[in-house]
Amino acid sequence: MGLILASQSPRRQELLKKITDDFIVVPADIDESSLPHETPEEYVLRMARQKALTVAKQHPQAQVLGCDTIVVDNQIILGKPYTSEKAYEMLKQLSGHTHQVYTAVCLVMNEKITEKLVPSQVTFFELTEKEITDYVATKEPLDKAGAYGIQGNAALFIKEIKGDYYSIMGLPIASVYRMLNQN
Ligand SMILES: Cc1cn([C@H]2C[C@H](O)[C@@H](COP(=O)(O)OP(=O)(O)OP(=O)(O)O)O2)c(=O)[nH]c1=O
Repeated sequence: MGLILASQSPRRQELLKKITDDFIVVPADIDESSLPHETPEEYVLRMARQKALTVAKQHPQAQVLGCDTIVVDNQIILGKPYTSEKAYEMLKQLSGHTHQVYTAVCLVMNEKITEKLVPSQVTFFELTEKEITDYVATKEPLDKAGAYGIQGNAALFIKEIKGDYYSIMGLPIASVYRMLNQN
């Protein structure tokens, strides 16, 4: 009865290794569109749950961990930018502001669901045009919520964080460690 990480994110795989090496990776392909009237908190929890449940259906004997990370600025969800133009826009929006990062984790085992939302607050310094365009050119923003990676070159943009650094990176390891040990 092993542990499955329902995530294609190499960062989550690395972080989970801080807890255990004894897991396999089975990414979940789900519909990530948000529902009308859904709050960002509800959305991120639903995404993590959906990923865990999708993989749990294929592996009913396993313990499955699903995760989702979003950046929220002024109640607006910033997902992955996918294009350089969108990445530029997001970073311009985050410059000089404080935003929220929500990571939800969901553990499914024997149809029992345990979930947790870990919110953090991140404040960016005012960014210059050149800082934004140079960072976008690295392509680092493309696959990351809010178009930045705190663990990468965007470390230089961050004035302050309140919350859990690892949650901002995509996996709140202390919370996950506790969830795994409760079961
Ligand atoms: C804000 C921020 C996000 N991210 C990443 C974490 C997530 O991988 C990504 C958000 O996308 P997610 O949809 O949460 O995850 P994913 O598509 O990478 O992987 P999967 O759905 O299979 O689990 O943004 C960072 O790496 N650093 C950061 O500072």
